[in-house]
Amino acid sequence: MSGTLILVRHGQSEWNLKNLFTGWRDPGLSQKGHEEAKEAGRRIKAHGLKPDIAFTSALSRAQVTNDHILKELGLETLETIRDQALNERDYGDLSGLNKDDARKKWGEEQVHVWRRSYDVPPPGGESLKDTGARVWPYYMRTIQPHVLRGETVLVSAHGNSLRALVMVLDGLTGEEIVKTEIATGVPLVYRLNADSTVASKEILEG
Ligand SMILES: O=C(O)[C@@H](CO)OP(=O)(O)O
Repeated sequence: MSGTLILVRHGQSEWNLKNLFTGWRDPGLSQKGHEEAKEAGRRIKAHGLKPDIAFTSALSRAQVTNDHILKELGLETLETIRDQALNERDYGDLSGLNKDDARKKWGEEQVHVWRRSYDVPPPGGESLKDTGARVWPYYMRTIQPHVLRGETVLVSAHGNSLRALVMVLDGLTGEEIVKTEIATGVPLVYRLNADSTVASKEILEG
């Protein structure tokens, strides 16, 4: 057995609440989102987990979630590496549009394909496959070595950048991962074997 990887999707954002496509836009957390992030920290603490290093994206909703978690753990000064490789999938021309308005304009089915197909990108944006093509190499090069050294690593990121990671860690197909929803503020705890395969996965729900 080697180390532990804790994945957390940021708490609800102002734009999740307003039902807007967000992608690389940078809204803050909603009041509920702040609470969810603190709760994620409390659950990590209750499980006796103590990160040695943290990673987050270049977007404030993930960074603030990371800050809340570290504060709950009493680890405010822990080294945190920010990188846009962990950003949400780029929603391109849909960014900032209301999801219901988009359905009225382009139809339910087309919008569903843009949101949840594996390899069809929204206009001017990234598919989940494109997102994985930047998230996975970053994980392999920069995050995984810490886990394999036996460290506990916290990653606060986004619905689709985490889907891209979970797909490979859980060995899911493109079809399976797009049906998998990652809840805001619910930590996913992976213990890795020394050969980097997954020894166990625990979802820290309620
Ligand atoms: O708007 C977004 O960037 C994402 C995540 O909130 O939405 P979706 O549920 O379509 O992946």
